[in-house]
Amino acid sequence: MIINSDTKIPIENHFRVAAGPGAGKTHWLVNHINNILQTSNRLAQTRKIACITYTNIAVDTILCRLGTAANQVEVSTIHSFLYRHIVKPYCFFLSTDFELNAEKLDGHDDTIVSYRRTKEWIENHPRVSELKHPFSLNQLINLPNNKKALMNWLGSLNYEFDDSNELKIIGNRNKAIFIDSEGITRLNNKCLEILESNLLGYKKLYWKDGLVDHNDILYFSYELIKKYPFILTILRAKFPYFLVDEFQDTNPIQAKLLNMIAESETMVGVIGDQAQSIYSFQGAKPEQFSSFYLTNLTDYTMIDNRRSTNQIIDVLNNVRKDIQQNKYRNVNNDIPTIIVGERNKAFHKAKELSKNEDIYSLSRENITSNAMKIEIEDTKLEQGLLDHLIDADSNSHRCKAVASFISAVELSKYGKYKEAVKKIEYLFKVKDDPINAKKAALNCLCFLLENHFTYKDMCLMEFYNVLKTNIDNNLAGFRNGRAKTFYETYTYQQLSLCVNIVEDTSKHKTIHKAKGDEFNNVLLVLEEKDLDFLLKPNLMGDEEHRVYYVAISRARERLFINVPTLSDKKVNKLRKIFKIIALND
Ligand SMILES: Nc1ncnc2c1ncn2[C@@H]1O[C@H](COP(=O)(O)OP(=O)(O)OP(=O)(O)O)[C@@H](O)[C@H]1O
Repeated sequence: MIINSDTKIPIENHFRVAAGPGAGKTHWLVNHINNILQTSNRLAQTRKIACITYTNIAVDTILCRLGTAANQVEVSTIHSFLYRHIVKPYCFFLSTDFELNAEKLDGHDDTIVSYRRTKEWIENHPRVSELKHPFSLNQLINLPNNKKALMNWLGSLNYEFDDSNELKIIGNRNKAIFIDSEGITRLNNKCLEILESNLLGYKKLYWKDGLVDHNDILYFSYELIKKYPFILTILRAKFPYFLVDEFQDTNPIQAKLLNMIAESETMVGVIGDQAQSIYSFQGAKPEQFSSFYLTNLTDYTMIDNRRSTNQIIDVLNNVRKDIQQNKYRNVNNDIPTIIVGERNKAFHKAKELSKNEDIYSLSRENITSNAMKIEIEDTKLEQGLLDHLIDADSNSHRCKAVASFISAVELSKYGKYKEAVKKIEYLFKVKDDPINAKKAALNCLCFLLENHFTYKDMCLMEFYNVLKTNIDNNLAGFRNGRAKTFYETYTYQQLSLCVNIVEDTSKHKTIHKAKGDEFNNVLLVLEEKDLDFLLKPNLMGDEEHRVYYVAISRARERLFINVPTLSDKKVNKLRKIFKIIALND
């Protein structure tokens, strides 16, 4: 059934709302929550609406739009929701089977791979004696390249359903690899097959210290509900309505949990757009949205685009074949423009063409969005330098400390103080005294920010000297060799550009961080080859095309795309719907 963003639908039915970008899905979701609040007789002080969305920024947007009505709604990301309502209250059930230390459990974090635990795991692996040359026990834990390939593989661990619907821990064998200038090291299948037989043992080494990552939260929630169905009963009693925005990026475990919740009492509603599925690296599959099934589920579709100008919607409709969006605003503005030339010049050109209004730049990679923030040129960019630092410096304490301090300084420059302190507090750990560690970390951060001018344009060795002289004189010194060369070759700034600014609210961000947002004027920064998403669009089959589609659909008034070069052949094809400006002309 076709609806628009003001349509009211029955609240006591499961539903799925599918719509393209700017259709008003989030707007409709807020209306639907208000509709439930006004008409439901199944809510009470302790019974709330659960509203799950993808990022903390999206949580804040919905809370803000709900205003005072937010009291009866629990708006949250899925991981925070499951942690609060399943894992934290019932984690003591996990201590026997999973050896989780419930007392030490304090939230969830990104996946970490610790060498100490990796070594302990392999040394005590039940099949350790089967590990043979070139990946024997000693070769695995002592040869630097093997060690790195192993840790890369362990960083890829995830949970997947097997054929009998049991969740299994799986590592991505393609990640069991380390590449440097001397060649490629790849762990062979025999070695991986042996190690894979006890991945649970590896995970337990973290859990016994209360260390849990985002994927573990989904896994624990599923296992707890399966083993203790009363948890589901309590969840349904607390949340008679369960709504999920951006469902196209949902992990399969989350979809399964929703299926279980929907079996009785709770009404489940999912909202999303298959063509905006851009998180396959976190386990999301675009077809999951259309194949999600619940008994008595009603399907709704929205076909308006309420965000963009007619000219931008023409471009969107040209890329997309399954939905042709209606031009709801019916506003004409500038024709979308491709600016050919250097990125920073393109930004200024876009600003000029937008009569000096704000321009939001969207980039595929972190490093490009960071470079846009300080208008630095491409020649100074080198991807992955923080990882290369770890590879080049065999003193693991020194390189980790330096990398953590760089991340902390950069995060605090963008107001992310909490995340910044988290990056470095481990360096100040005093036994069982987290408050003092935080205080010490904060003091250091203040010092580094105050003295930023002394090292920001210098080589990394200067930054190291600042740390050693003022913060940690136990940092090891250098002998001649690879590490010293690295610290003397690269600058602080080059490494700082590789820091991932979480939940970036600046005007220059990655496309993934702009998901769900909208801006009047957008400049999408691409390479020439990326224009295939306009020339030979394949939204359903190619995630990169979906990523760029998400990017261009963020624009309300003006859309600019920057590429460094553009062939005459492409110019001729793109001229039909774009204006093309070459900066060198
Ligand atoms: N009924 C409405 N009345 C007024 N404004 C609306 C209405 N519906 C949507 N809008 C506006 O249209 C724009 C797009 O809406 P919204 O962000 O909800 O779309 P969406 O479908 O969630 O987009 P996307 O999937 O691209 O993130 C927003 O500026 C929103 O405020």
